[in-house]
Amino acid sequence: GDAVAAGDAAVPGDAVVVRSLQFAFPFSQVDVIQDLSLQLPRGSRCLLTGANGAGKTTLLQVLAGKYMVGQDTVRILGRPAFHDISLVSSGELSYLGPQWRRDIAFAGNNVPMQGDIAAGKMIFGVEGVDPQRRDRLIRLLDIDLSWRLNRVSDGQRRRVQICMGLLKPYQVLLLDEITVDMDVVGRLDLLQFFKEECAERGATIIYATHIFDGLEKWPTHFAYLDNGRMLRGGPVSGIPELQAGTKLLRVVEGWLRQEKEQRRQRQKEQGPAGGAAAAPLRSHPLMPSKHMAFFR
Ligand SMILES: Nc1ncnc2c1ncn2[C@@H]1O[C@H](COP(=O)(O)OP(=O)(O)OP(=O)(O)O)[C@@H](O)[C@H]1O
Repeated sequence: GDAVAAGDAAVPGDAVVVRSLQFAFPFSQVDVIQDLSLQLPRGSRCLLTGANGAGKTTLLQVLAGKYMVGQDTVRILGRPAFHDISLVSSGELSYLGPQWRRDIAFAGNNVPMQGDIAAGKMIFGVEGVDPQRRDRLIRLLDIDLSWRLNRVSDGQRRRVQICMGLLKPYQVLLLDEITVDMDVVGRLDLLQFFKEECAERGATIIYATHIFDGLEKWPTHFAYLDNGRMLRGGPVSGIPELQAGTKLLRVVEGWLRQEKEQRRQRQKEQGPAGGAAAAPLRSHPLMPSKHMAFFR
């Protein structure tokens, strides 16, 4: 199906289905994600945006199965993200972000990522990889196999990390702003590669970013978060501002400014303490909640 809406319209073959997700960090009373639903068919590319602190990283980590949520709340490839450990261990579900190192270890690669190790030794140390895919990634990311990870630039180290993370042909890929320290050509080539992965293999990608350069025609879907809620989401074709040919950056800037202004208004109405009270508290703060999270 190509609809995105929520819950009940979910098609069994959808790659990502989130039904009314409510999420608080363990031992916290504040819901960081509120009543969030999302549905992505296979082959879609979803751009995840929103202000700092809106909940993008949290959402990606929940989707990556790092926190326990209800079995039916978050489904990846039809399976519960937290409970089905094989999603990650098989490489079908892959998360690349600031804490990628631990995740690569999870995927069974078991190769240290720091220190005086040649890039080639690390990349070729991953078993069960299609040599053609590996060569393609090394070329795409312009990696010199003799690089020593403790003696390269941030962007070069990042490229090796991304290569490691993409070696196995994932079905669902969660990207948490991984292109910040890449140069323009490297970033655009990588985005194009992701597009091909979706078109050729039916892979599904969610990409959280604040950088909209070169993303104009990239997303098929959109998820815009504000304060833990998805204010705008769905197929790009259903978002009028994006159809009018306006630059992506301008569209998102408009949304962000609008939300910022509304937040300011709310705070003015609620007085000086309003900011702290603005986030909804649980009704029974001392009782274990059905949303109580456990984490990996
Ligand atoms: N480990 C944690 N424990 C408690 N609260 C947290 C934790 N991590 C993040 N938060 C809170 O959750 C909210 C969402 O944070 P998150 O990192 O998901 O936002 P984001 O949209 O990714 O922001 P950014 O654009 O800055 O990366 C924030 O209010 C943040 O303070």
